[in-house]
Amino acid sequence: MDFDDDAPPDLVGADGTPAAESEEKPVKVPITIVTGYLGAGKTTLLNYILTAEHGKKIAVIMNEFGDSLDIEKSLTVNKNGESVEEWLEVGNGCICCSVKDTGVNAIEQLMEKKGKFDYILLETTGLADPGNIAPMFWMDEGLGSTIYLDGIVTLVDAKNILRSLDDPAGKVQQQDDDEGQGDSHSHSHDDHGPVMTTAHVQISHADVIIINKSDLVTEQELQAVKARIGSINGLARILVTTQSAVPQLEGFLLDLHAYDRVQELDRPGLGHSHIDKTISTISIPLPHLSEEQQASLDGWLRSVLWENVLPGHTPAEGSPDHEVHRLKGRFFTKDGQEKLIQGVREIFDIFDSPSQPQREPPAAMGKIVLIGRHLDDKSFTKSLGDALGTLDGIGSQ
Ligand SMILES: Nc1nc2c(ncn2[C@@H]2O[C@H](COP(=O)(O)OP(=O)(O)OP(=O)(O)O)[C@@H](O)[C@H]2O)c(=O)[nH]1
Repeated sequence: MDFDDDAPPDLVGADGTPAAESEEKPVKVPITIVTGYLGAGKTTLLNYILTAEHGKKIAVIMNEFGDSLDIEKSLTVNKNGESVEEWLEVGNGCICCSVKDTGVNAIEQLMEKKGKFDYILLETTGLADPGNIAPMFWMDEGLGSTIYLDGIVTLVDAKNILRSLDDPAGKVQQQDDDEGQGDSHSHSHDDHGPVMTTAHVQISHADVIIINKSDLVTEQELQAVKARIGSINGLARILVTTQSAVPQLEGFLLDLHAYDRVQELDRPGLGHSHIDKTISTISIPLPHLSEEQQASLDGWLRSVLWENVLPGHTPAEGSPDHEVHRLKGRFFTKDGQEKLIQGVREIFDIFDSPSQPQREPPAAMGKIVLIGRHLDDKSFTKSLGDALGTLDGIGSQ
């Protein structure tokens, strides 16, 4: 079976040129990054999707051939339970580590040849840091990509995750400063404080966390796993499974809209748990903002994310830099418009919410939530309050 016949008219023009060059604007294809420690159940999950009857044309890119130096990547397209293997030319390196354009281009070229997919699932290796991969798919409208990042799903093994989080052997490798400079694809993790493992960064960047292998733990152990994960990442949706059997694909693997919606900000108690000593979630309330204050918020985020400087805060001698992995926010302007904030690592965007409020929203609904390392709620709240000139009106939530 080949999918050539399915090529939609909006992706390839009548003369064979890509739609970007023809008049019609192509519909963007969502990509979900599936990550998880070795043996957590990623292959089980992807095989489950490849054999399920869902009527969707889903491309699954698996990392079965190792980390790097693959010049082609296996991609299996499934439709109505029938699978076809394709090859992705990703140049000199794995799709996860290759330069930004290579991975995206390889997928786009395949879709030009084979027709558009409904969804793409990209499995990363067990040791991958999703924060290095997400920015290459979270692209500007202006760049004209036909793919958009729908979200990151992390699988954890209920039996072993607590051990993995505490295991110094799983520590994220620090990169040379020179290597990281000016390149959003790499990021240097500092070496201070409690160990930050690959399990931590896979959890901190996740939009959905699947706690798999629940058959291997007691209810009490499961609660301890949930509490620890929730303290690292207070925003992610948590799901418990055995054999990676998610109850439905939508909302758990597909149609996540993790980068264009922020409904999880309304979850009670967000950012209150600090069980994990390495990474935490903090929540800072935002009042209704004037134009000037919106510019100040933008400047504050640039300083915090780009320069690693918390404005107005003098760090104690020898104290480590903060590190933000993921952020989401929402605020209302003084004239009643709703704005959303999204960020991953040093990239962020402030944009109009697709759903505008009908009535004056309560000020308490405005907040910004950050997930990362060495984030101290009090100093962050004070710094932002100072930057916005609302110190009296901004308190810890
Ligand atoms: N007991 C139990 N075993 C499971 C469950 N889910 C998967 N397994 C088994 O765990 C093993 C690892 O599962 P995989 O799906 O290969 O895990 P993976 O994340 O792809 O692992 P890597 O390829 O090493 O990264 C396999 O033998 C699965 O059959 C589960 O819920 N319970």
